[in-house]
Amino acid sequence: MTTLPELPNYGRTFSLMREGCIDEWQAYVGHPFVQGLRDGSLPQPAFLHYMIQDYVYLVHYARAWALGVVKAESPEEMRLCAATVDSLINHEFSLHIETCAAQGIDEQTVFNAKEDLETIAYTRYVLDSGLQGDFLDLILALAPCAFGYGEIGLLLKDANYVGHPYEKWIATYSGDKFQDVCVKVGHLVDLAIERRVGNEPTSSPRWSAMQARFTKAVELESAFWGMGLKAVK
Ligand SMILES: Cc1ncc(CN)c(N)n1
Repeated sequence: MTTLPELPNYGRTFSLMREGCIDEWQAYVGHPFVQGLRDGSLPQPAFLHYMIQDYVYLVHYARAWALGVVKAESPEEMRLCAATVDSLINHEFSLHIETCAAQGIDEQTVFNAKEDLETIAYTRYVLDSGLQGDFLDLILALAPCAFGYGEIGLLLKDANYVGHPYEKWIATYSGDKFQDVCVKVGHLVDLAIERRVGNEPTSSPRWSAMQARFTKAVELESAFWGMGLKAVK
C-alpha cells in the first residue's frame, strides 16, 4: 500500500483553494498521464510530444510571470515574480531542452513548435487573466501550475530510481529547487490576497470569482495531460 506524503506547505490560500475544487484537483494530480509517469508505462512518443508542448507552454507562462512584474503593487511582489521568471527560463527550461536534444531536436525548433489547442487554451487563459484583470487574477491563474507539479513531484518521488524512464522529470519536480519555488509562490499568493482582500479572504465578495479563476486553471491542467495522451491514440 502506498502512503501519501503530507500535504505540501504552499501556504494558506493553497490549502483553501485546493479544498474548494478537490474533485478537479484530484483529477489533475491523479491523471492517467501522471500514473504513466509514475510507473514508467507512459509511451515515450507521448512524453516527447508533451515535453515539446510543455516547453511552448512554459514560454508563455514565463511571459505571464513577467506581466506579474508589470502588475505588481509592491517591491516584494515584483521581486518574487522576477525570481519566478528567472527560475523558469534558467532552470525548468533545461529539463525540456535536454529531453528534446536527446531526441535530436534543438531548442529553436521546440520554440517554434506548432501549438496544440490545449496549449493555446491554457496559456492564453493565463495571459488574459493578467491582461483584463489585476495582479490577483493573474496570480491565481498562474498558481495551480506550480502547486500541482510540486505536489505531483512529491507524490512520485518514492517511485523514482536510477534508470527510471522519467527519472529526470520526477527529480526536477520533487527536487529542492522546484519545491522552493512552490513555497515562494505560496507566500506570494498569500501576500497578494492579504493586501487586496484582507485576512478573511473566504468572507470577501470576491472569493467565489477567485476560486473560479483557480479552478479553471486546474481544469486546463487536466486537459493538458489529456493532450499528451491523445498524441499516441
Ligand atoms: C502544463 C504545466 N503545468 C505546470 C508546470 C510546472 N511548471 C509545467 N511545466 N507545465
